[in-house]
Amino acid sequence: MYLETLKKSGDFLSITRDNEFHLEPTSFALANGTQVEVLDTGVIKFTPSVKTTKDIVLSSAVHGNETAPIEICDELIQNIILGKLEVKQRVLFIFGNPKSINIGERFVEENLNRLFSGSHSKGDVKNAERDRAKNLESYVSDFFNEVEAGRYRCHYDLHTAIRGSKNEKFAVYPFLNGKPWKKSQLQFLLSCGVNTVLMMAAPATTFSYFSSNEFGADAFTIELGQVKPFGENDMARFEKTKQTLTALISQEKVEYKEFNSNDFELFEVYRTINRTQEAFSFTFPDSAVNFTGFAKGELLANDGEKQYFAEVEGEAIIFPNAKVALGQRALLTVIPMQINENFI
Ligand SMILES: O=C(O)CCC(=O)N[C@@H](CCC(=O)O)C(=O)O
Ligand SMILES: [Zn+2]
Repeated sequence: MYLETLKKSGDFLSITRDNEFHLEPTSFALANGTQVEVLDTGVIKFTPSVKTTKDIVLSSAVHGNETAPIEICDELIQNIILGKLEVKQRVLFIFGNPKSINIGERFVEENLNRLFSGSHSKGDVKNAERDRAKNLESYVSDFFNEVEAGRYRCHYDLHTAIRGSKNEKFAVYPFLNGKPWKKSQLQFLLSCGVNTVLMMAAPATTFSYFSSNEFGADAFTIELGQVKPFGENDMARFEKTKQTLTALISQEKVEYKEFNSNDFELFEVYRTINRTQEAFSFTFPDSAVNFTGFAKGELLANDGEKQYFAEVEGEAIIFPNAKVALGQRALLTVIPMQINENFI
C-alpha cells in the first residue's frame, strides 16, 4: 500500500507514474485538518476543514509530454501534503494520462483531449484513453455536484504547446454558447503571466469545454510555453503561474490587478481546418510559430486536392499539426479581436 509513502513524501506524481491505470482509493487527514482523498491514479482531492466557497479543478498531463504543468502541480500537491501550503478551498488535482507521461508522448493510442463530453463512448473503438476520459468526467462531475449548488467553480487545464509561440503563454476560452466572457478571468490569467486569449466559436470535445459547458465552471485550456522533457523546463518562466495558483487555492479571496483592456491581446477563431486526407501538408515549416500571420491569398495547407488559402490579411496559425488522425483538427486560424459588449 502506498499510503505511508504518500504521507511521508507527498510524491503523488511518482505513485501515479508507478500505477499507470489504477490506484486503490484511500484517504487520510493532514495535521491542519485538510482531508486528502485519492480517488484513482492521478486523481487527488483536498478538502479543508474550514468553510470554503470555491471548487477548483487543476489538471495537467492530459498530454503526457507536456511536463512543465505536471511539475507545477506536482510541487503544489507535495507542498499541501507536507503541510507547507494550507488549502482554503476544495481542490481536485488530475494528472490526466499517466502512461503517456511515462512514455513521454502526447498520448498512447488516442488524444485524450478529444474524448470528453461523451466522445469517449462514440463508435466501436475501445482503449485506455477512452476509459480514462469517461472516469475523469465522473470524478469532475462528482467533485462539483457533491457540495451544495451555487458555489464558485473553475477548471484550469494546464498544457504546453508543440511549437514555439509569438505569445509564449496563451489561453483557450471555450465556447460559452452565447454567455458573456468574464473580464475577471482575464485578470486571473494575466496574474498567471498569460495576456493572450483565444475565444472559441464552437463546442469542442476538450476537457475545458466539458467543465465549462456541463458545470458552468470558469474553464480554460492554458498553454504555458513549449513542450520540453522533464528537467529541461526553465521553471522561472512559470513562477507567476505557480504563485497565482497557490494564491487561488490557499486564500479565501484573491485580488487581481485592476482590469485594463490594453493589457491583453485577444483573438477570435476565424476557422478550424480538419485533416480529411492521408496526404495533408502545410506550406510553412515546422519552425513556424503559433500566431504567425499570413497575407491574404497565401497558401496555408493542402488536404489531398483541397487547398486552403489565407482568406483575410493577417490570418494567424495556431496548433498546426499535420499528423493528427483523419477527421481531427489540424489547424486553427485566428484574427485579432477587441474587448466588446460580450465581456462582463
Ligand atoms: O501545440 C499544439 O499543437 C497542441 C497544444 C494542445 O495540446 N492544445 C490543446 C488545446 C485544447 C483546446 O482547444 O482547448 C489541444 O490541442 O488539445
Ligand atoms: Zn496539450
